[in-house]
Amino acid sequence: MLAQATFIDVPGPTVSAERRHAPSWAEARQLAYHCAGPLPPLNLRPADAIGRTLTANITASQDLPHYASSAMDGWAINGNGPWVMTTAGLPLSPGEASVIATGGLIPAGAAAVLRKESGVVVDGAGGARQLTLKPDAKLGETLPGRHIRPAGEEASAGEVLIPAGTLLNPAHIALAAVAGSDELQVQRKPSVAVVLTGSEVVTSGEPAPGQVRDAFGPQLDTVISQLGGEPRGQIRIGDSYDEWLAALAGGQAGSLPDVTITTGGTGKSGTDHFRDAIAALGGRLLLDGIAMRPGHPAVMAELPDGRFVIGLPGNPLAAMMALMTLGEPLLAALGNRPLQSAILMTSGADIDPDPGRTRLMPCTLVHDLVFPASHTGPGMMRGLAWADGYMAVPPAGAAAGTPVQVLPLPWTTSFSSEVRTRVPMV
Ligand SMILES: Nc1nc2c(c(=O)[nH]1)N[C@H]1C(S)=C(S)[C@@H](COP(=O)(O)OP(=O)(O)OC[C@H]3O[C@@H](n4cnc5c(N)ncnc54)[C@H](O)[C@@H]3O)O[C@H]1N2
Ligand code: MOO
Repeated sequence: MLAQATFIDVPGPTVSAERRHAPSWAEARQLAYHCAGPLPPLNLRPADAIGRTLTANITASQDLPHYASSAMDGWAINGNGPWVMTTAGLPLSPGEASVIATGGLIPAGAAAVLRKESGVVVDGAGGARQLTLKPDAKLGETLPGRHIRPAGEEASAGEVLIPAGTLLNPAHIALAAVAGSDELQVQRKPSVAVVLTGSEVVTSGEPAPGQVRDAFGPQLDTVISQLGGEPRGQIRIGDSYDEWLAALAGGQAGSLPDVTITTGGTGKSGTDHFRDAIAALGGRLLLDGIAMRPGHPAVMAELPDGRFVIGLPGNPLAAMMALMTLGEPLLAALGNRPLQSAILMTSGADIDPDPGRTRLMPCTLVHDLVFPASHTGPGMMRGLAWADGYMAVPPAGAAAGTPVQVLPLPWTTSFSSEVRTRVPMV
């Protein structure tokens, strides 16, 4: 038997301390977002920082490039020629030239670089070798600055190359490396461990009556990554209180995760131990139930050391909708990202009222209309598997042709970007 949904007071901008009923879906999202702040940044080697958000500006510590160099293979020259060839790299006096390769340091005194195809070296008087301009050389080949890449051409020392807040792509990383960065300060991603509960859950083969194949283990690490977390491993436990207590205490190998997600056991039967284990560990429930369907038994708690625990109901679709409602905002807050906005779209179907609760319905997009998907019972995955997003239908329902809030799924970002270009966000 499940607990009646209750609300446990948490400081937050949108939730009244007087409220005692289950928070609405919108309040639960706000609460999950505002109960946590950004994790501190960390320093990473450039290659490891791709896909992270930069938290400190990268500035050019010196001019970029930091020395004038040749843009061509040929000769560094001083004057209009002919030139007496001298040793490469040494300062050039008027009338002198020396061999230089592309990227080579322009020697002092050199005013230009003559391309290899524009000159010819011949033996001159007294054994000296002499460089002369070919008759077919292009005009202006010896003008000052020709084929020289000046220092500071790309950036001046002190210039901001990549501002804090940038989501780093591979080219940003190359730019940072070229500018001499050995470490980049980036936003830390929340680490997320998963505790899969239920002695009836099996992980391979066809389940016997009374058993269920695990719907969470195969997908959760990927979804956690898509939500901006770092998967920290999964453990499986049965239905005993001691197993729950040990799992939430975090006695497993490695450092403790920022967030633990449990599956199943949110009810109040003899095998549902979420609340008792949290209490035994000195934690507090931040939220106990949400006025939504499916997923209403979802629970969220904070342990004394600051770790968060999200309890997802065992029914697979209910769990995923609860993960979107609580996990997405919490991981966004810890990762210093904005809360995902819902999009207003036009409902293609009449959806009945369901007083007192928001319905989260996997939906499909047909032209500019959204329709509830089929096969979306709380225990089903079939509807979600083909959905473009999910609708948050208010308790009053939605008539066909009227606006309804829609959110993308973590794996349907193309849906969200396509839609965002066409309709206003709320
Ligand atoms: N008397 C009441 N019973 C129930 C209520 C209620 O209000 N009163 N609510 C129902 C709803 S809604 C949900 S959701 C579930 C929540 O139950 P739990 O979170 O305690 O989850 P379990 O009882 O452990 O499991 C429920 C269901 O999910 C299956 N399950 C569990 N883990 C997995 C997994 N890894 N992969 C696939 N399926 C899984 C489990 O076998 C059960 O069938 O409570 C209802 N009952
Ligand atoms: O809401 Mo349960 O969470 O419907 O399956």
